Amino acid sequence: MGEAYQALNEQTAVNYARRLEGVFPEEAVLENREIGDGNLNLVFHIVDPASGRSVIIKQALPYARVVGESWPLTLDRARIEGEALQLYNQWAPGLVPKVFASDREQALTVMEDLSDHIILRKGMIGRTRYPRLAEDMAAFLARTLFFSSEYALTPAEKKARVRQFINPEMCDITEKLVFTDPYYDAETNSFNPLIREEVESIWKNEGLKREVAQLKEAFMARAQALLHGDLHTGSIMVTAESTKVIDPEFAFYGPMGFDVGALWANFFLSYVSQEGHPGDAEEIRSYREWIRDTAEAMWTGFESRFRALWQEHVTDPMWTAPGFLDDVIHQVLQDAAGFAGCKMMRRVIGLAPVADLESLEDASERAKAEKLALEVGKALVLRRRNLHSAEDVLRLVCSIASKQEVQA
Ligand SMILES: Nc1ncnc2c1ncn2[C@@H]1O[C@H](COP(=O)(O)OP(=O)(O)O)[C@@H](O)[C@H]1O
Ligand SMILES: CSC[C@H]1O[C@H](OP(=O)(O)O)[C@H](O)[C@@H]1O
Repeated sequence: MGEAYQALNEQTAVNYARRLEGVFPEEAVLENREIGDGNLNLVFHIVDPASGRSVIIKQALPYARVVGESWPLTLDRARIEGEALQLYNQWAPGLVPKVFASDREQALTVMEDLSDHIILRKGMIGRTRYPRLAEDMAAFLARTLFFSSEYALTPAEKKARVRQFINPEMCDITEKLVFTDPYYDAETNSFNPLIREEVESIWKNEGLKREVAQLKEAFMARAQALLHGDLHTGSIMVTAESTKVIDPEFAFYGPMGFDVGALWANFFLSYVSQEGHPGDAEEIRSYREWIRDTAEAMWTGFESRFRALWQEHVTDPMWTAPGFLDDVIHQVLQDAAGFAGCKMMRRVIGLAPVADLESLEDASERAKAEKLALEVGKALVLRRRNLHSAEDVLRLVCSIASKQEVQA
């Protein structure tokens, strides 16, 4: 039995790191900084300047960091995150940090230090282009979604994985914050007062709520593949040559389109926020074009890889029925559009905003971008059944964004 759980501090995290086998030389003088900037956990960056070795220790707190002890939260999320990262290392090697150790009692994972990378959201706010991003995320999505699904596993293996990743408390957060609270006057909501009229019109939009209810049901009931579950641009670290997905503590079995949609939503939130950030018209136009191309290439790369994996690995004769793969891909696309819409609206209306919008200091500039995000989000949910390709999705997003600017 290990020791009873204790939240680490900068000193005890160093003591812990020192006990890790084969990581640091015995005589190392370790330096440590807590660098967590997410909503939930502690993240310690531990370095031995003499040898240049370093690790990250990520530890779950028994509550949500952003709210405090009044919001208790399962420590099991650290097990989920560690086990998901281990599987991702098999299915998508090179696209996630390596895991050096997991400690169930202490609810922590010791992993590869990616401090030479930057959080993608920050890079995109600074209008940096990442040439590998679309291809790497296409590969990550195709491989993790395919290899965790019914199409690659035996029925017994698949059911065992579903059981392994039962994650009710983290799913409950998403069910509330993404699919419920933004659609009524919930206490957790927090939005710019300048967009109250638009938010109230969403609360009254019964047609929209019916569609969101369908997406919520798909999220809760369709255990299709192991999802990352929170694949926003704050969960991806990048350099020009490398892409790494971090933070899969929301992992569970759900509909494939949810991960694709999460990524799209965060690309589109960056897209609608561009006008509010400094830069001339040409800079804004050309960065938007890069976002558009990346979002589209990410889908086309995902689809072609997924089809290739299918051709190579699918054995169940029913999955090979002509047209069935097309049906699967079509549903992932339309689900992804709908989930992207929900994820855009939640970041404007609900708890846990995104820096792309929050960093717009001028409240009226921010309101302009937020209104745009709501319009795009609504359209993606309401019109998703008319979308049959990534080109359709991007045409819809970009046409709403440019129409609104002409009106503004
Ligand atoms: N492997 C890593 N290497 C370097 N920095 C990391 C690593 N994992 C996390 N971080 C840093 O810690 C921050 C919070 O990590 P994250 O996993 O997103 O925590 P949370 O679950 O609380 O959102 C990230 O934004 C990033 O700056
Ligand atoms: C109180 S949890 C809110 C929000 O935070 C999570 O993001 P992250 O772990 O990257 O900080 C997730 O998106 C939750 O919905």
